[in-house]
Amino acid sequence: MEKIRTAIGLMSGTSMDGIDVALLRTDGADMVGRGPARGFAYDPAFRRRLQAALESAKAITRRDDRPGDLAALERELTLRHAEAVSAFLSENGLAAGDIDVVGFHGQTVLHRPDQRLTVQIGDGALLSRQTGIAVVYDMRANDMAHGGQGAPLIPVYHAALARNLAAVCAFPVVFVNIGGISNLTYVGPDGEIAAFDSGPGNTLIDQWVEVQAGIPFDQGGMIASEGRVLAALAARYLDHPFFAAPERRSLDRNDFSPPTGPDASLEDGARTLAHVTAAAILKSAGHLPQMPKTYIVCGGGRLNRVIMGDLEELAAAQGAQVMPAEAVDLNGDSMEAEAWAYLAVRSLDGLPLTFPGTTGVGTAITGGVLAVPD
Ligand SMILES: Nc1ncnc2c1ncn2[C@@H]1O[C@H](COP(=O)(O)OP(=O)(O)OP(=O)(O)O)[C@@H](O)[C@H]1O
Ligand SMILES: CC(=O)N[C@H]1[C@@H]2OC[C@@H](O2)[C@@H](O)[C@@H]1O[C@H](C)C(=O)O
Repeated sequence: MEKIRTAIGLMSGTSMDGIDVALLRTDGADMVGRGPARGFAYDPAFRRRLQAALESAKAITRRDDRPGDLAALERELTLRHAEAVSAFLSENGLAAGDIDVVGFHGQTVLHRPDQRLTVQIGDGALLSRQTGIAVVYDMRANDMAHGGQGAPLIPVYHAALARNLAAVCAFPVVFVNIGGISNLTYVGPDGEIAAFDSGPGNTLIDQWVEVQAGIPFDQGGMIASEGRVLAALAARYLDHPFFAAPERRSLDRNDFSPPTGPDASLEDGARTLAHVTAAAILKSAGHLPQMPKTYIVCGGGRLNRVIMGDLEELAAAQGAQVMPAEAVDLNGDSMEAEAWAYLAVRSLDGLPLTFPGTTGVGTAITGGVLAVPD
């Protein structure tokens, strides 16, 4: 039996809206005890710096290049993560010595699987020094070095959660993460896993409402609920070769561009992009081994009622049910952070993080780099 550890996971996702922190007690295998979780939002100025960093990152040709502001930003991002850990520990009456390991995702600034290049800024050694806790970071690189897509990494955690769901939902089950980009993890009745990125999540909607109305996201889908789906605009996204390609590939935030002003009114644009998010999930689900019976939705997109309404309607047409993670007693906001805690524990034990069915890597493989405090 593997050792049970207490781990903290830290996720700064492609939406660049903040740091999710979650505590987990786990053996990195079947035992998963979920603890407290919390999000620490970035202020608008820091979010803008992260957005700008995606432009500077386009000049990266080697993983350790840090053009422009990127080196300074990496340091600041890391220090913000250290502050989040410190606040999280004190809010929960914990000390650094209570935590065995931190799983640190960092911030993806460039992801080009076709060029075998994936860059997450985040200094694991600095985070370990600042927190006084061992840190496992850079968990995507080894997968990509061995021929994988470098993403998604969350499926092994979804599979562990699914082992407790047999009594409460019909299999095959699919976990849908609607973050900046969306991704799916299929768990078959026999435990088989298949996973891949499924299309744009909230990024296009966020970019659209930011440019058109100066707001960071469409809360609850309120703007979208006032609009109508523009079929030609939706088709422009849903006819993208990504959906029909025989091979699944992981996505960069910039793989899909938002519409421009003349394409739609604020409301119709938001409505159409919400539909695109839902329809992309169903389209990509067509590449799964079997059509799912249950979709469990996590990530910020589950809070957009228009995305959820379209998803429910499209899934119902195929005999499947859609439910937010909370309906099965999971936490849709902290699941990725929990996964990074779980992955860190697996990394310490040399267990695989990725599999041929999740990232397309040739053989199940571990990953991550360990930094220990001085
Ligand atoms: N109340 C809400 N109503 C509608 N949308 C919301 C709400 N709260 C969050 N979101 C959307 O969810 C996004 C954040 O989702 P999440 O934190 O799951 O993404 P992420 O982890 O950054 O991305 P990824 O999973 O791609 O790495 C926000 O940018 C916003 O678009
Ligand atoms: C390169 C990168 O950061 N990819 C993210 C992104 O956000 C969602 C989707 O695209 C997924 O592939 C991945 O994150 C999740 C958490 C993962 O690796 O499982």
